[in-house]
This record gives sequence, C-alpha cells and structure tokens, in this order.
Amino acid sequence: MTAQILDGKATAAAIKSELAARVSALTARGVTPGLGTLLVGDDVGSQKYVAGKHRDCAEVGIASIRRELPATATQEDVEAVVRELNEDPDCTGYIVQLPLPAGIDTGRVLELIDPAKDADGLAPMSLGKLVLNQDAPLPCTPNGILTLLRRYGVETKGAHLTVVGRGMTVGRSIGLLFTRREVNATVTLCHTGTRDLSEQLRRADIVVAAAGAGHIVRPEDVKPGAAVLDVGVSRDEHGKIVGDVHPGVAEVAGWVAPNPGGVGPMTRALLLQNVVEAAERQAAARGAADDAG
Ligand SMILES: Nc1nc(=O)c2c([nH]1)NC[C@@H]1CN(c3ccc(C(=O)N[C@@H](CCC(=O)O)C(=O)O)cc3)C=[N+]21
Repeated sequence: MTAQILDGKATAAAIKSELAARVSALTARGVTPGLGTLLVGDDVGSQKYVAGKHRDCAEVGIASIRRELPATATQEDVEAVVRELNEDPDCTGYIVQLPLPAGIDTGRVLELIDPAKDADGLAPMSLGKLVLNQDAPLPCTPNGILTLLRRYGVETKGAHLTVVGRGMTVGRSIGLLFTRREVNATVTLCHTGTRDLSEQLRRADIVVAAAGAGHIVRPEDVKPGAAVLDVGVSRDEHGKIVGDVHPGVAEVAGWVAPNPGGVGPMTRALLLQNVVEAAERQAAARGAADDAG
C-alpha cells in the first residue's frame, strides 16, 4: 500500500485563489489588505521564508510592507518597528519572523503586537483566546494542518491525534484546536520526556511530527492507514535537510503530508487568510463608524 498525498501545495493554491476574490471585494470597498513582516538578522532560511510570504501576497493582491533590522538590533530597535506597524493604517496584519536573535526578549515583542493585527495567531491575546474558545486569529500551522485534513476528508471526530514536539508554533497550541467540539479529536502531546514514543505513535489515527528530529517517526511505529503530517525540519550529518518522518512511512500510512510540499505551503496560506480576515474586520468597523458619523 502506498499512502495518498495530502498535497499542501495544491490545496494552498486553491485557498489563495479563494482569498484573491475576497481581496478584490475589499479593494472595491477601498480597503487593500497589507501584510507587514519584520525580519531581524541575516539568517538565510528566515530570509527565504519571508520572501515566500511576500510572493504569496503578490499572488492574491495583498500589499507587502517589509521591515528589516540587522542582527545587531537592540530590544528598543525591534520594539520601535513593532509600534510603527501597530500605527501604520496600510498594515492590516503583520508577523515578526521567529526566531529573533539571541538577546532579544521574544515574549515582550509578541506582547506588543496589536491583537487586531496579529497575523500569526502567536501573540498572547490570540493564544489566550484560543484557550478560552473565543474568536481570534488561529495559529497558522495548526490551522493549516486542520484545513488540509478537512479538504481531503480525513476524519478528525473521535480520531486519536499524536503530536511530537512541544514548540510554540505547533505543539503547544494544536491540541486546543483539535479538541474543539467541531473537530473532536483526542490529543496526545509527546516531547523529549515521553517515555515510550512508539507506543504513543502506534495508537494514532493522525500523527503530526513537529519535533525537528530527523526521521523520528518510523514505519514500524505507524498504524496502517493513519494520516501522517511532517512538519519537521532538521539537517543530517551531511547538512542535508531531513523531515521528522521516515520515507518508509508512506508504505504504511493511508495519507502523508510530504515535506516540502505539505504543511509549509498551508502555513503560508492560512497566514494570508488571517490578514484578509483582519482587513475584513477593520473594514466592517470602519463602515460602522462611517454609518454612525
Ligand atoms: N513569526 C513566524 N511565523 C511563522 O510562520 C514562522 C516563523 N516565524 N519562523 C519560521 C517558521 C517556519 N515557517 C515556514 C513556513 C512555510 C514553509 C514552506 O512553505 N516551505 C515549503 C518549501 C519552501 C522552500 O522551498 O523555500 C514547503 O514546505 O513546501 C516553511 C517554513 C514559518 N515559520
């Protein structure tokens, strides 16, 4: 048996064309959504990710606002740009590319982001509202994973989801999303302190591998027919990029989201969705204010 591919690239393209129509509607009302990015330092990988986000923006008609600071930037320098993006009316949503250089207090930076402009869904107010089950921008990677599964009709209700990795962008929050009533999965979060990872993987109908540990999910640990999504990026001893999922898993699983071409493009598409939704809310608020005035 060979797994069916959860094609994130194709699914993201479909989402982007749906978003392009919403952007046109907004533009017709005189509101152009604008995505801001703040990139600090000269990490080549981060530069590439940010460039990809702006390419996506161009495709759907979202304006790009790019801010860059050198690796030597101080906490005050970073916070000044965040304040500027909070004030900028052309910027309807923005992200601070992570990780920030050592010495910058990431928590303090994320706290400064105007919750109405949080495109990543990673600011404290957004994550807090996710806990409270209130409406707020959702974290892009967990939401991208859920959206991908839904578009392929992979059942989440009653499914057992095992997540590997407790990082801030995926593992910490994905269980909150997947245990919402309308999703209704049962979630196990594994990490380096997990005693028997194989046991936790074998029970899973859905595996999300986001540990950044090459090939940590092996074929012998996967339930036949399970959906396995590879979110990990690490490098082997030759400097080659490897995912968290061993290629042999495709012979056992029912579904696999490859890496690249799986969750990554979905993360970017859901980021754009957050920007468009923020612009729609801002346009509605403005319309209401105009009607009142
Ligand atoms: N504030 C913040 N928000 C983020 O969302 C964020 C971040 N910081 N820091 C880094 C990680 C990483 N990340 C990726 C998103 C898409 C791909 C992606 O689209 N990858 C393509 C390949 C891209 C290529 O080949 O260049 C794929 O998987 O097919 C990868 C990585 C977002 N991150």
